[in-house]
Amino acid sequence: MLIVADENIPLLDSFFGDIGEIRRVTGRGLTRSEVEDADVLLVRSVSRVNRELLEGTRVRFVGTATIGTDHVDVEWLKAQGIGFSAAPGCNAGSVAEYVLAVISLFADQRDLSDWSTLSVGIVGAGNVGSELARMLERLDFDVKLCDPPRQLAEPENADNFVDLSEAMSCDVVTFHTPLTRTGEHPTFHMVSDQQLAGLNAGQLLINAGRGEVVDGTALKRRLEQPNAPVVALDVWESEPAIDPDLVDKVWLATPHIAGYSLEGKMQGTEMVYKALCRFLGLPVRKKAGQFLPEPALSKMSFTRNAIEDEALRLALGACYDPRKDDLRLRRAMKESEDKRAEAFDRLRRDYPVRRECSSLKIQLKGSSKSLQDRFRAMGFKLKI
Ligand SMILES: NC(=O)C1=CN([C@@H]2O[C@H](COP(=O)(O)OP(=O)(O)OC[C@H]3O[C@@H](n4cnc5c(N)ncnc54)[C@H](O)[C@@H]3O)[C@@H](O)[C@H]2O)C=CC1
Ligand SMILES: O=C(O)C(=O)[C@H](O)COP(=O)(O)O
Repeated sequence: MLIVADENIPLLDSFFGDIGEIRRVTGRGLTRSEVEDADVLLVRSVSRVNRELLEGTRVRFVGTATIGTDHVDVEWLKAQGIGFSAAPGCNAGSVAEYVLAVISLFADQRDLSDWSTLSVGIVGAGNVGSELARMLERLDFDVKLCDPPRQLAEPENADNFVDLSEAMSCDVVTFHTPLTRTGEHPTFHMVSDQQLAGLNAGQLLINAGRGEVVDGTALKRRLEQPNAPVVALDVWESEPAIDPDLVDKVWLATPHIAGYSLEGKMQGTEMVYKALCRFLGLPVRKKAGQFLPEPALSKMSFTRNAIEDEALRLALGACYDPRKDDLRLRRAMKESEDKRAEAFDRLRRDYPVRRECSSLKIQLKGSSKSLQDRFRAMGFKLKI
């Protein structure tokens, strides 16, 4: 069996080595000739998987080691009887930690000693949005959820949701929707001139869903006007050829890596491996956990003199500091125009190992129950 796989999927040999022969390919710009003789195709978000790529090939199963599926023509695969699986929720924890880290930096910028005084509107309350809401609520933030499809599907919970304008009136509004262009609630350019006009300089706008959810041209216009919001973008229109002027104008610019914790990426591979085993009728013998290496930083210790909010945010910052990714992207944007897209992809391909809060053991001496709960809410392991 031939498995054609994106070289950026971690642990290909460990998970798939005994299922078939693996041929590694560059995901971006994947061609028909590269997949023609494959039985299984494993991709990430940068490969367009559709009729043009697969018609007439041997491919019987497609797996994407990502949450998003907008790069795959799922309906066409279904109509052809080709098996398909994504990795729903695989890196939800990673994206939630990215958002927390961005909020923490925003609180620093505002000189807020208590970050939980910020209200947070979450647009898209699926795996990522719900995970983020769970963390924020346990950290005592006031959270508002906007998710019209869920609101309609769950009338019994309708009161738990707000509309887009209410979510966008929060101190922080963060987007976690899929990219959709049709249906009742399309997300393509759902943030455009009108929504941006309502934001002010005291607010933070985050997009960690898909770039096209925010109209980049409208955002650039808004950022040139007075009283503009603070903006953190992880995702961009037209990746990898993103707009360097927009990078220049936003506060935090990262190269679509919110979901790039090692845990998140490995879980993505594991989920696709399990789906392939089910498809082929093979037993599932491997788990991501067995391949997770020891983290570089394994312990942090706080004494009874630690200031609670500072301790939490210090530990979070030790696991992930988005400013490093921001710096790398800004440097990449300085390359000549014909090299920028390549540089964007290089940052993603060569992304340094980033571990989630769950990899860090926190020792707390003489701490309050509420501090312990808040560390746990962020996924840290505690030693008391
Ligand atoms: N920046 C990054 O590295 C990553 C980005 N993503 C993106 O985040 C998206 C969300 O991920 P999950 O939460 O796991 O997906 P999910 O499918 O579990 O949840 C998406 C939610 O968005 C809601 N939604 C759809 N249209 C909406 C609209 N017009 N307004 C408000 N809500 C709407 C859906 O009802 C659903 O509850 C993915 O589709 C992917 O595009 C995912 C992982 C990493
Ligand atoms: O899971 C998703 O959806 C994502 O956005 C991924 O984190 C994107 O990673 P790549 O597939 O582009 O490596």
